[in-house]
Amino acid sequence: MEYVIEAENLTITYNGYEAVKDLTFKLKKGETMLLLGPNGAGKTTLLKVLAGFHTEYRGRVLVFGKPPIEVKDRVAYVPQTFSLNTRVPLSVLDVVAMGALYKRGIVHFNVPREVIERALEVLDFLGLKHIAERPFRELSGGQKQRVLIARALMSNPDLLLLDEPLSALDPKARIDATSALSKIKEEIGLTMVITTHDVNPLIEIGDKVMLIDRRLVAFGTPEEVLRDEIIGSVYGPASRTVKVGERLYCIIGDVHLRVR
Ligand SMILES: Nc1ncnc2c1ncn2[C@@H]1O[C@H](COP(=O)(O)OP(=O)(O)OP(=O)(O)O)[C@@H](O)[C@H]1O
Repeated sequence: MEYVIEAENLTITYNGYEAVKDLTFKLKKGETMLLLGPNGAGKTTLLKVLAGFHTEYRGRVLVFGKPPIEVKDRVAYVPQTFSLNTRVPLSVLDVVAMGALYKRGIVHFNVPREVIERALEVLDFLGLKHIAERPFRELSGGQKQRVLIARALMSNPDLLLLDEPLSALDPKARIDATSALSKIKEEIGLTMVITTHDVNPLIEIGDKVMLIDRRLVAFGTPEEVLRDEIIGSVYGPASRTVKVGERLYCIIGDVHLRVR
């Protein structure tokens, strides 16, 4: 069995402070894991370890059979917030092309032709080619998010990590972002870990759900994890899961407010 991620009793610390404890899980090639948990649960912290950015941990974590820091080139990370110097009017194409250049450690504006061609190909794949020349800063939040996903694909990653890709998006933009992720799953077969406060829009692409709250609460298929008693143990007794036809919905009384 080919596992992309194997974690065993993984405890992640910041200067000795245990941010999240005792995570044990495995993710197979091509699977999508939805990483769910309240504010401060440790979701971003786990993504940073998987991306090879944060190395202060105990226990075992392997990505493609190696410590994450050794396979950074095979992993792409879409952070929760992305800031651009807004005085520089970068086009969508520039932003996507930069995804490849940063990976190579080059930061300049003489973008090689093959990089431009690849960027156009990736934009086309996600249905964004028509906005290639538009200034990135003028896009809607939903368009920006899809452009950042396109940017992450530039390096042809084998593992894609996304930190709350749907937060701050309106329902229509959420559908567009989810469709983009679904296309990546179906057509590229990329393994993905996606953090979210709201599992509902993503549930159809989630092969596995992991619920954490500074420790592992549950890991398994959506049906195994999204149960009243499990959800209720973290989000309180008002939380529920309901099935409408074949589709599972998770009603969580947790209102996620973020001040950016
Ligand atoms: N750089 C850091 N130094 C020290 N502690 C940190 C650092 N980053 C995060 N933490 C702590 O680690 C814990 C987990 O934080 P993390 O950001 O991973 O949670 P999260 O589940 O992503 O939360 P949110 O949903 O609010 O984004 C929190 O207690 C947080 O204060």
